[in-house]
Amino acid sequence: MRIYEYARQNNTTSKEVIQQLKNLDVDVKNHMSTISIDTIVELDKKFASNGNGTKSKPGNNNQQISSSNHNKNKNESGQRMNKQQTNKKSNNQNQENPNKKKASQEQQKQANSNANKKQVTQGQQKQTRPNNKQAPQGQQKQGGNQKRQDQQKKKGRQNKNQQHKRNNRNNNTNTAPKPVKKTPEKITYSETLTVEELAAKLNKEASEIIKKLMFLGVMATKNQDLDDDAVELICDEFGVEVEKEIILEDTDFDKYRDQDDKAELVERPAVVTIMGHVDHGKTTLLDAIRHTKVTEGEAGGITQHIGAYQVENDGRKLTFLDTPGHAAFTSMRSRGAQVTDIAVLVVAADDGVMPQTVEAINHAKAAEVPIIVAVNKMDKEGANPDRVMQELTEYELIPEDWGGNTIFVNMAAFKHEGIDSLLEMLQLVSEMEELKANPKANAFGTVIEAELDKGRGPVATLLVQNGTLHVSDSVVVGSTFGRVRTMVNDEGKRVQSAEPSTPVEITGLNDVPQAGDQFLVFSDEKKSRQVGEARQQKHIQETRSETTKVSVDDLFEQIKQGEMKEINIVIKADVQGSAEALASSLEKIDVEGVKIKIIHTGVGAIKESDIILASASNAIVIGFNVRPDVNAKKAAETEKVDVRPHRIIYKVIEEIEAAMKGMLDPEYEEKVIGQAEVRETFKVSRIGTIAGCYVTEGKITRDSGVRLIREGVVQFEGEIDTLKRYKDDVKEVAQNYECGITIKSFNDIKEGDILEAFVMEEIKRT
Ligand SMILES: Nc1nc2c(ncn2[C@@H]2O[C@H](COP(=O)(O)OP(=O)(O)OP(=O)(O)O)[C@@H](O)[C@H]2O)c(=O)[nH]1
Repeated sequence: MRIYEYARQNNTTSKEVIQQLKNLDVDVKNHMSTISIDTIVELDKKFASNGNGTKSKPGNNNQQISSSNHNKNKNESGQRMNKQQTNKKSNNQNQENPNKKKASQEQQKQANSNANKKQVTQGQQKQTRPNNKQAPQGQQKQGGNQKRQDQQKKKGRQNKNQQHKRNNRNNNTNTAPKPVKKTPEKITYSETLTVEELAAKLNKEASEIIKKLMFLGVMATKNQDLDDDAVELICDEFGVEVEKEIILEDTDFDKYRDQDDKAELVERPAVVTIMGHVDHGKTTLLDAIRHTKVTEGEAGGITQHIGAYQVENDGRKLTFLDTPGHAAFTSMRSRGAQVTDIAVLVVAADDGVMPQTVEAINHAKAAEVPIIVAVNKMDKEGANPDRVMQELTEYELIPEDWGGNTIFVNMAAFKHEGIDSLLEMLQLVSEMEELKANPKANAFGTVIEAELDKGRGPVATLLVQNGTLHVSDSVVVGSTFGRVRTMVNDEGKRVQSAEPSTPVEITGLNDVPQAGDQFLVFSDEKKSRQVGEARQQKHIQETRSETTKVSVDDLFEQIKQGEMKEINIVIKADVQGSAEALASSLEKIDVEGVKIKIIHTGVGAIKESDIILASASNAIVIGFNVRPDVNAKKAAETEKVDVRPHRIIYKVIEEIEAAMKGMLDPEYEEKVIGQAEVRETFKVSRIGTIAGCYVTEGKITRDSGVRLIREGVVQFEGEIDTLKRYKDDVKEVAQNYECGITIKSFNDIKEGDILEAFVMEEIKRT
């Protein structure tokens, strides 16, 4: 469980929880840090004994961590585990630091002290939350004799176990001997256990477990799932050691990441994000910082936009994410990636705190990332830095001069003034963060941005967060994978390796990953491919189950429910001209708030690939004078893609427009009832062309409509004139029978043509 979740459930603030954790000597980084069940039990006690107004809400801790949370937890754990080992700080260090900014350092350090410690183990990531609140309370009743350390727990349990065995023996001497099943010394389980399952594992009756639970204040039935705490408590009661097996999925990076050896950790540059209100000068500042490097760096250092860049200040590096604004920052965080170490909040001195300034503050605070305020546009008339400071006090950003601990730097990014001070301050905060990584590990990090380049294929900017990335490394990136083919740094130079906090642009992936995706290098190429393919498969399944397919019939419903703002359409037509005409007409359809997006147009029969494309992008397929081939038909059925065959442009427009407006006439629907293959043709002067056919599918009826299809393209649509078996007129001819067909006013029938019979059928709507 994460700290903020605990805080929310207990009606308190993350800060308060972090404080309590501090008192408990549990080191955590921030509100996103996960805490173990044991810690939660301790916290519950703390809050209960404090009686400080925070109410533990019984039953509120019920929920088990959702799977998406799991993923997030897991995603973050990698980064956090590094910190776990590295970020223990020595308080003395600050005093020893002769830096002139000592005071500010101390303040900043204090402010961020929570942000540098961490205790997370892989195991804890998968732990479930207590199903009830009583269990921890019950544990309190036991006298709080449970120590945090597993070792001790184990010992305690073993003692109890022995005691329990002794009791058993004593009992046995006093009463008639009964066959008693032996209580195991240890049980293991993975997901959850019901009362009955636990009883079976313990060789007990379910009623015995229920009784124990009652003593602990929990009413349970035998089919009820027990949470980890309850399982632990019950086992403890019986003196049985219990172990929960953590099953990491094969697709989890955590499964393949080694713990870093402390001795191998070295300092790494801080990763900085620039945030602030629109037009306050984020881009100008980023340019100005980059420019510092170009002018001071070696010749030819022309920076190239790869989504992030590094500058060197006093021989030390800083990494800047080159996407100003908090949108990128938040979208990455929402994907579980925390790449930013320090946030620079740009506030224009003449404009002051604006809505996006506040948003940016909130985002940085939520991520517990230290903030440095850059008061920009100081050259402007009307610049009023005091006002900015004043306004920011409302958001707990209080300058050092006023007794706070926030660093403010006045600047004019436009004139490159104040850049050095800002870099110096960033360096200072970075030092205090004691950011470390292990350059010897297999590289791990996050995708900053990615795109499909026409010439080079998928191109991704990766920020290495741990380890060193090398050319030709086998890497899994999000749900894509490959081998690093080329690697280019922020100066556009080819490099062979990239150390922690370095952004590099790589090629060689099999697909385009998403910004915020994490990557991991594998020493074993085979394993890399295996994990990559598994993740790709998982991703496909996840997106499939997430998206409901669009069909023309329920278009209006989906639009109404606000599910669709864009309708994706794939057009296949007999000729390019019709495809284009149809596309442009469809794009002109104007229904409030909803747009048509043609994602693909093509000429020829509807192929399986068209269906797959439509399925992947949740699109409708319109076949204009063309039909789906056999594979496409099958695919459309399995993928549940709506394929709409049409012959007249305005009808298509009408149908889609009507569907969009919810006016789709649902009364009749065309239904193809059968298909016949033309095997021979006979020209009879009085009658015209008779097609000697073989019914390959369904049936052909005398009164059905007929379509002549040649190589997947509809050549003609009309009515059947005569339908004969030998010399007799018949009403219908079934599959696998031969027949003779003539079409009303149409004679251009050739061997190999397909005749498709259809009827208009009333459809029942629900
Ligand atoms: N006078 C003055 N103008 C500045 C300064 N910094 C930026 N500007 C101007 O302010 C305007 C906005 O700057 P940007 O850097 O584009 O601001 P931004 O925050 O990146 O804006 P968005 O990208 O739209 O969010 C531009 O016209 C800059 O030239 C400065 O220090 N002094």
